[in-house]
Amino acid sequence: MDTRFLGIAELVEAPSVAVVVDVMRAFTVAAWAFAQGAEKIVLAESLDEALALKARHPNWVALKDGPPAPGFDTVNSPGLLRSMDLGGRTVVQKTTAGTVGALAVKEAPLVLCAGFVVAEATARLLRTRKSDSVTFVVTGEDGQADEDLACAQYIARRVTEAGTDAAEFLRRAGESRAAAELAEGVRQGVHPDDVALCLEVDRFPFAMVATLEGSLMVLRPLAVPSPADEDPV
Ligand SMILES: O=C(O)[C@H](CS(=O)(=O)O)OP(=O)(O)O
Ligand SMILES: [Mg+2]
Repeated sequence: MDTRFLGIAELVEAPSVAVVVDVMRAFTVAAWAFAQGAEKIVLAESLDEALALKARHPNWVALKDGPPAPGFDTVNSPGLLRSMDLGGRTVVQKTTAGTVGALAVKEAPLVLCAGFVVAEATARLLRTRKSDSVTFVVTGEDGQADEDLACAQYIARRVTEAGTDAAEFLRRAGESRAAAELAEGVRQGVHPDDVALCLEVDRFPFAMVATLEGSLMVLRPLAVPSPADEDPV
């Protein structure tokens, strides 16, 4: 498999397969939203679009990064989201890095959004699709965020080497600037468990696929059965 690791600004054309990585915290949050029952997540282009969607659909759950803000229901924190019942709800998410990265590759035929919590399911989906060429979008810090790069490299390795040890990749993510900022209270809208929740490998058994539905980019979970789950032939 031919792999490229690019920051958002380095994307010049739509890749055939894009894996958009935001460990801290957009796609850890997205995975928790699905675990809490959300049906789908609309990735908003801007705060104004998120608020307009919320105004049009008052039962949708609007979520942004940073501090709580008028019009939004919650913030971009897995620790806060895990106690919410999102059964059947649509979430609208707007963050600084993750949602921007996904929207930057919206023309790609296959867009997966990922963090450590869905690493194996994401790798398995890439394996199943026999993808020759995969572009990993490292969303944080102009492509330099080590938590995102480490996760992207881990998923890429795991596509071909199922037994890859996560320890070194998790160490890098745990020592990243984002982890420090979350732990030190530099970032806002944070729960004390956020960093630990972002570093849980394979917490969830689904991958997350983003597709254009009309004018909106919509993220949905996709169960990816492991070979052990499949019926013997
Ligand atoms: O919520 C986050 O952790 C970040 C916000 S920022 O980078 O600290 O401004 O957003 P994300 O898009 O999830 O990286
Ligand atoms: Mg991030």
